[in-house]
Amino acid sequence: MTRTPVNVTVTGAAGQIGYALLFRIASGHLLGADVPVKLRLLEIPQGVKAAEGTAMELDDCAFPLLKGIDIFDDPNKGFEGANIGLLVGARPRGPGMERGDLLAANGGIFKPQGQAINAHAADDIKVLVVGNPANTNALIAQQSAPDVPAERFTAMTRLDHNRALTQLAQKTGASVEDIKRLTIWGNHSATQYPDIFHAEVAGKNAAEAVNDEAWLADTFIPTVAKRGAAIIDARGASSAASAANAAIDHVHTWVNGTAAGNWTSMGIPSDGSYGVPEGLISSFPVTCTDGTYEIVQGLEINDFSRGRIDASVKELSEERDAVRELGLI
Ligand SMILES: NC(=O)c1ccc[n+]([C@@H]2O[C@H](COP(=O)([O-])OP(=O)(O)OC[C@H]3O[C@@H](n4cnc5c(N)ncnc54)[C@H](O)[C@@H]3O)[C@@H](O)[C@H]2O)c1
Ligand SMILES: O=C(O)C[C@H](O)C(=O)O
Repeated sequence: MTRTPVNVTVTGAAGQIGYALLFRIASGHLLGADVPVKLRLLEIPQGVKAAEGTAMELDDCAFPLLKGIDIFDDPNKGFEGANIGLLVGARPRGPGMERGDLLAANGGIFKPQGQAINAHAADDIKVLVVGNPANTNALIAQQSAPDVPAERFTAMTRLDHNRALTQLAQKTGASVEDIKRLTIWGNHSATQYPDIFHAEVAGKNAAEAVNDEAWLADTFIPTVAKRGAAIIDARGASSAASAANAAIDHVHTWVNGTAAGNWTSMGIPSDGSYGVPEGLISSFPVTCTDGTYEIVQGLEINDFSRGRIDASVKELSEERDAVRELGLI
C-alpha cells in the first residue's frame, strides 16, 4: 500500500540547524524508514535563496522517501496541511540585547507562526520548538493557536538529555545505551536540572554508581547546563548538528514511542505535576506511546533536586510574565 506523505514544515530552513536537519528528515530518520515525507521550508525573504540551494542539494540526494519540497516566506502557506512543525528559526540574541528584547523579537516570530498553525495545519499537527528561548517561544506559539490541543506544542530539551547521557556514560565508563531514566527538568537554559537520582547505569542506581555529590553539583550539572555556551565558545557558532540530531530524536520518540522501562525528556505544558505551575512549558520525564506522551508520575524528589527544579521553574514563570506584559500571550 502506498502511504500518504507526511508534511513536515521546517522554519529557519536555511540556517545551520536546518542544513543539518533536512537531509536526515528526508532520509527517514525523523519518522521511520518506511514513511514518505514532503518538506515545507519556511524562511524569511532574505533566507529563501539559500533555502532554494539546500532544496537543490536535497534533490541531488535522490532520497526515495522525499516526495516534494516547497519553499515559503509566508507562515500561512508554510504551515498549510503540516502534520509536523519544526520551529527552528528564531532571532538570536544580539550585542546589548536584554532578555526582554529577545522575548519581544521572538514574539514577533512565534505569535504569527502559532496563528498560522491554528488556521492552516493538519488536525494531527505536532510542534517542536527548537528556536530559543525554546520553552517560552513554544508557549507563545501555543497560546496563539487556541484550536490546537495545547499538548501538541513542545520544546526541545532532548539535546540536554543527550548531553547528560554522554557525561554520565563517560564518568561511569558505561555506554550510553546502558543508561536509562535520566531526566532534564525545567527550562532549556543554564537553570535546567539534569537529574540522575532516578537514572540507572547498567541496572544500578546512577547516583549510587557515581557516589560523588561534588562531581554532580560542581561538574555534571554545570557541564550539561552550560554546554551550549561551551560549544559557541569552541566552535564560534552554536551547536547545529547535535541540535538537529536531538530534534530528530525528540520527534522520532514522540511518534514511535519510548522503549519499555525507559523514558525521555521533553519540554511540555505542565499539568501541575511535581509542583510545576499548570501551563508552563517545562521539561519533564515522559514516556511516549502511539504518538502521545505522559509525564512519569510518582518519582520521589529529594531536597537537592527540589531546589534546582524550583529555580528553573521560577525562571520559566518570569519568562511567562514577561511575554504576558508584552501582550504576546
Ligand atoms: N533547544 C535547543 O536545544 C537548541 C539548540 C541549539 C540551538 N537552538 C536555537 O535554534 C535556533 C536556530 O539556530 P541556528 O543555528 O540554525 O540559527 P541560524 O541563525 O543559523 O538560522 C536561523 C534561520 O532562521 C531564519 N529565520 C529567522 N526568522 C524566521 C522566521 N520568522 N521564519 C522563518 N525563518 C526564520 C533565518 O533566516 C535563518 O536562516 C536559535 O534560536 C538557537 O539558539 C536551540
Ligand atoms: O544557542 C544557544 O544559546 C545554545 C543552544 O541552545 C544549545 O543548547 O546549544
